[in-house]
Amino acid sequence: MELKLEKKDAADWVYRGEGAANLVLAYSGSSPDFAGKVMRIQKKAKNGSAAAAVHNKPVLTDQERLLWKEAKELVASQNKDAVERFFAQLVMGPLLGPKYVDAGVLVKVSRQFLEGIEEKVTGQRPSWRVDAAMVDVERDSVLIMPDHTVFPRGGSKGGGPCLSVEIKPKCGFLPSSSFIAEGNAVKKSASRFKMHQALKLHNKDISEISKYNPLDLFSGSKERMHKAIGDLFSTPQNNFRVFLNGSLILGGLGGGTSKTNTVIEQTFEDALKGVIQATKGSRTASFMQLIAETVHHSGVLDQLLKVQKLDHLDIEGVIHAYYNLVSKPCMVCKDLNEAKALHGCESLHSIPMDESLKIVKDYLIAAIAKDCSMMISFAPTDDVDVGSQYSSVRIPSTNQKFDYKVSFIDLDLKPLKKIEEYYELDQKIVKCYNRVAGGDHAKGAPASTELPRDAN
Ligand SMILES: O=P(O)(O)O[C@@H]1[C@@H](OP(=O)(O)O)[C@H](OP(=O)(O)O)[C@H](O)[C@H](OP(=O)(O)O)[C@H]1OP(=O)(O)O
Ligand SMILES: Nc1ncnc2c1ncn2[C@@H]1O[C@H](COP(=O)(O)OP(=O)(O)OP(=O)(O)O)[C@@H](O)[C@H]1O
Ligand SMILES: [Zn+2]
Repeated sequence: MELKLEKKDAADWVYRGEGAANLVLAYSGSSPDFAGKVMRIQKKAKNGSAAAAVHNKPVLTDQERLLWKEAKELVASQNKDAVERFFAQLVMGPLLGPKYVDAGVLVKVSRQFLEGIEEKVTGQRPSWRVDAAMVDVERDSVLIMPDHTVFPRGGSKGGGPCLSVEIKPKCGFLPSSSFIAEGNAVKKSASRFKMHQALKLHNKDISEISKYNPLDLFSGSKERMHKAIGDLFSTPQNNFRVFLNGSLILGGLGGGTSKTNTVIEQTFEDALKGVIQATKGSRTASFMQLIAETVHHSGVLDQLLKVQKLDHLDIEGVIHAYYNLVSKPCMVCKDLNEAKALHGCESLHSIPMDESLKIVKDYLIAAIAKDCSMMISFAPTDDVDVGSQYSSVRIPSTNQKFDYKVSFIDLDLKPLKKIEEYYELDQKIVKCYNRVAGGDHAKGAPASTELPRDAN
């Protein structure tokens, strides 16, 4: 008989976190079917068509069917959860490396189960997430996937501690497309993350600028990676979380968080007792070495960067191919003056449809690679343990050895219609950065008086 979760089963699932689009719960019951698994439930926006347009997952449009036609099971799927699952498995898995992607399985649920979950978790969710969206109780299935805060040990090693980090690295390169307008040239020298921070601060979405620089993390240099980990630790926002045996020990559950103060630092240091040996009295220092060493050793970010770089033309080029694809007049060229037209953008309107399709498809894949997260789970191990199926690293200063496993999460398909929003957000980010960081701010004007507060 097909498994279906009912109202009573909601008691076995505990809130683990959420993003803009999904709620994630960990299993706490005793069924072997779900041990070591999490459940990912799609949310629906509470109000306003704008939020719904952004966050509700797509029922594929005709153009989206064309874009993803090679993934046959994906375009044949009627249900959003199945679309997401096939997309992660068939499109993103081969690009990022199948061993890093587990798309999960679909399990049927009753409406009463979803209502039970909604009721149970509301009090634990960040209030701004509660205001924005709720469990979509209309769905009839959810995704069950491995819990990456649990190390998938077998045999005698079961039961030991599992340390796990989650990193949302964001975009790791500077664009160089010739379609970037002269007035936006700053994009070629300042990272998107840094510029977006200025807009987020201006809009009061964050309370301070992150120290983190994605270009350090993706640099391939161990020193710069180490610096990036230290900066993520100081200002985690929604880019860094640490779990010990499934419990959050650093970062914000369900969203971002403000900077790490000395109390948090001490609590974190204490939590690492019994898991990680200290370097000159500091377990946190050993921890940072461990993460930098592992990210470097795995090479996984090199692969992620390649996928991010499928965005060859930048949104300023892609937007024209998008209008070709949806057969609408180009809203950008409409506003271009002669100087900008000479820039070559209009040439993009005479390319064959196949080329427009490829440009847009690659851009959407890159957008997912710029927004996904990476989870690394660690289990302390020793030299006696030979022939492990997992890779291992040593902390340079203590020589302590850990098995590790890397996984990507949040590889959801981005809706085609989001391309117009990407263009608008890009313009907003550059405008804000040019004014606040480069212009008026440098001359001493208050940063917050120039731009109206806006959604990011
Ligand atoms: O546009 P960005 O770079 O701000 O990314 C959005 C993320 O914001 P961030 O800046 O990482 O805090 C945003 O994350 P938060 O909600 O801020 O945690 C989402 O990941 C959003 O994706 P989607 O709408 O759920 O498909 C992300 O939207 P996409 O642009 O990736 O579609
Ligand atoms: N397989 C997993 N194992 C452990 N924790 C997970 C797993 N998948 C998700 N999580 C936790 O749940 C949180 C939300 O998941 P996810 O990023 O998939 O949500 P989302 O709504 O799709 O995000 P976004 O805002 O980027 O669209 C993650 O930040 C992570 O902490
Ligand atoms: Zn155009």
